[in-house]
Amino acid sequence: MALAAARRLLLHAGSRLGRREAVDGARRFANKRVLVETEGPAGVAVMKLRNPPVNSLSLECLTEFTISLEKLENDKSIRGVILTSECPGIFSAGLDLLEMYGRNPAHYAEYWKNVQELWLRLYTSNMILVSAINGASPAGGCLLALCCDYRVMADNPKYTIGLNESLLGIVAPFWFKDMYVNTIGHREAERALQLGTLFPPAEALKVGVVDELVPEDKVHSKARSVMAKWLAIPDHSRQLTKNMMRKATADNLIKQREADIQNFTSFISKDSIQKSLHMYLEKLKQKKG
Ligand SMILES: CC/C=C\CC/C=C/CC(=O)SCCNC(=O)CCNC(=O)[C@H](O)C(C)(C)COP(=O)(O)OP(=O)(O)OC[C@H]1O[C@@H](n2cnc3c(N)ncnc32)[C@H](O)[C@@H]1OP(=O)(O)O
Repeated sequence: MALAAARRLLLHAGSRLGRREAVDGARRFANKRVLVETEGPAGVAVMKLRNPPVNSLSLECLTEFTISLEKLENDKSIRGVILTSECPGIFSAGLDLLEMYGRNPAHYAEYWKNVQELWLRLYTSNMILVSAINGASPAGGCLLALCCDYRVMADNPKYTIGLNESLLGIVAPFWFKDMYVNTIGHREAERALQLGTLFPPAEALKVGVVDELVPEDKVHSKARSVMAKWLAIPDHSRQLTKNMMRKATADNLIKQREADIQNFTSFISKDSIQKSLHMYLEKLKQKKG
């Protein structure tokens, strides 16, 4: 209930801000954790995640992200979105572990519903989505990138990308897996999911997790030039083609959303899984020394 009210407020506040800043030509609207800048005639918006320190996808962040996408989707002048991060060195650390640890089943269910919602909206978007991956991108961070039509990644060996859930003692849900298989093929996905592989850029390119590597300072300009190429295709044929390619994967979740929420809730509530998450969080803390 509280979240629905927050959502209404955000939509309203966002549209007021959007109107005010349209006076300058380039429009922008911002929530606390997501900044969206649209740049006039080209019909392209740049969406920046800014949930420091690591752009973890907290419930608030997911909600703001979903609302921002919804607004762009409803703005017929926007044809493409570049998804990137404002946090230095991090694209997104994925789902917020603190939303999945030490909470109650109702919270897990609410959180997962919102994860599903963002995924469905991103994966089935009619807009052209290009990710400018300017930092580490584990698990849910990789998921965001995989939803895009094209992935440009900074060629910095410190950054890795992949679905590493098994390293946390958890299991990637079937729809994460489906999208991985669609992107890199069954054999590679099978191996990478079991090992929880986080690919450095060169390997990510080789296996097909990303489409292109560029020097870090060129990620944004490359994403723009990729976008220009995709914008040259008529929307209706591109959209129908995208829908044809993605519908079965999206429908697979749509038809069992409630069961997937229940499955997540009971899995994540298990003592053994909570213990694994606790150990992983401790490991993250200790890393700092
Ligand atoms: C049936 C289905 C069941 C379950 C499916 C559930 C699916 C889950 C998918 C996910 O997305 S799970 C999340 C997976 N994410 C990760 O494994 C990433 C973990 N983080 C890192 O590896 C690193 O933090 C980083 C490479 C992203 C960044 O490294 P660095 O710049 O060195 O920062 P720190 O490690 O010092 O982290 C700063 C701060 O942030 C906290 N943090 C990091 N990641 C998360 C996260 N995903 N959620 C919440 N918080 C996170 C970290 O603990 C530090 O907190 P402090 O309080 O110690 O400052």
